[in-house]
Amino acid sequence: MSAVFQVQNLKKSFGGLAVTQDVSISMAPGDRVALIGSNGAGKTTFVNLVTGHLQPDSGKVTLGGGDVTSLGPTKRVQQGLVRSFQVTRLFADMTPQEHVALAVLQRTGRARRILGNFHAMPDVMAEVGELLHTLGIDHIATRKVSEIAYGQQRLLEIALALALKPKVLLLDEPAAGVPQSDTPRIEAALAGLPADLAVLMIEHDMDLVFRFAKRVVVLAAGAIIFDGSPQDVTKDARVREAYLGNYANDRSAA
Ligand SMILES: Nc1ncnc2c1ncn2[C@@H]1O[C@H](COP(=O)(O)OP(=O)(O)OP(=O)(O)O)[C@@H](O)[C@H]1O
Repeated sequence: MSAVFQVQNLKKSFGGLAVTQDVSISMAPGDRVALIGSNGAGKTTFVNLVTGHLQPDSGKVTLGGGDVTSLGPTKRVQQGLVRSFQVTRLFADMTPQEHVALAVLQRTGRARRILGNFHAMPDVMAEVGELLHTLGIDHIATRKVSEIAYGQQRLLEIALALALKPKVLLLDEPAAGVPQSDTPRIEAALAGLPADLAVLMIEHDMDLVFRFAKRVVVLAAGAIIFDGSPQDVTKDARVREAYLGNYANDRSAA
C-alpha cells in the first residue's frame, strides 16, 4: 500500500550534538508502529520535527504525498497529522463530553459557537458519543475531568486526537503513569482504533509494544538502528546492546 506518511533523511543538531541523524520512516494506512529507544535517544526531538514544533536542518516530511516540512503544527494537524493531547492540557472543570465536543466543533469550523448549545447539534452529539464509546469512557461523559481516574484522562486524550480525524496518529507513551490494573483498558482502546489509521506509538513498556505493534523502529543516539518485526527486534544484536538487553534475554528464556 502506498505511504500516507514519510520522513526522509531528517537531520537535526543542537550545537554540536546530532540528535536526529538521517532518519527515514515510511508508514502506510493501518500501520501499527512502535518507536523505542533509551532515554536521550532522540524520540521527543523526532516527534517534534514530525509535528512541526521543531524545524529540521535538512530532510523532508510528507503527508498523503504532500510536502509538509515547512508547515507549522496547526497546518499539519489540519492535514491529518495529529499527536495525542497531553493530560496536562485537559481542563479540570470541563467534562469529557465538552472536551470532545470542542474538538469536533473546532475541526468542523464551528468553534466560535463554543459549548453554548452543542447539545442541540445532533451531528456533534452523535460523534462525541461514538468517540467516547470507542475509547470506553462514555459512562463518565458528563463527569468533571478532575473527578475521573488518570487512566480515563489518558483515554480522553486519545478521543480528542481522534476527534480531529487524523490520517496519522502519534501516541506518546499512552500508558505512562496509568496503574497496572488500568492498562488493559488502554490496550483495548488501542486495539479499537480505526483500522485505516496509521499509528506511531512511542512507548517504554515493552509488553505493550509487543502486544500493539506490527513493526518496531529503534532509535539510538539519534539514528535508526532497526526497523522490522517485533519477532526480529529481540534477536538483533545492536538492539540488544543499545536498548533491550535484559528484556530480550527474559523473553528468549521464557
Ligand atoms: N532544545 C535542545 N537543546 C539542546 N539539546 C537538546 C534539546 N532537546 C533535546 N536535546 C538533547 O538531545 C538528545 C535527545 O533528546 P530527546 O529528548 O529527543 O530524547 P528522548 O529519546 O526523547 O529521551 P527521553 O526518553 O528521555 O524523553 C538529548 O541528549 C538531549 O539532551
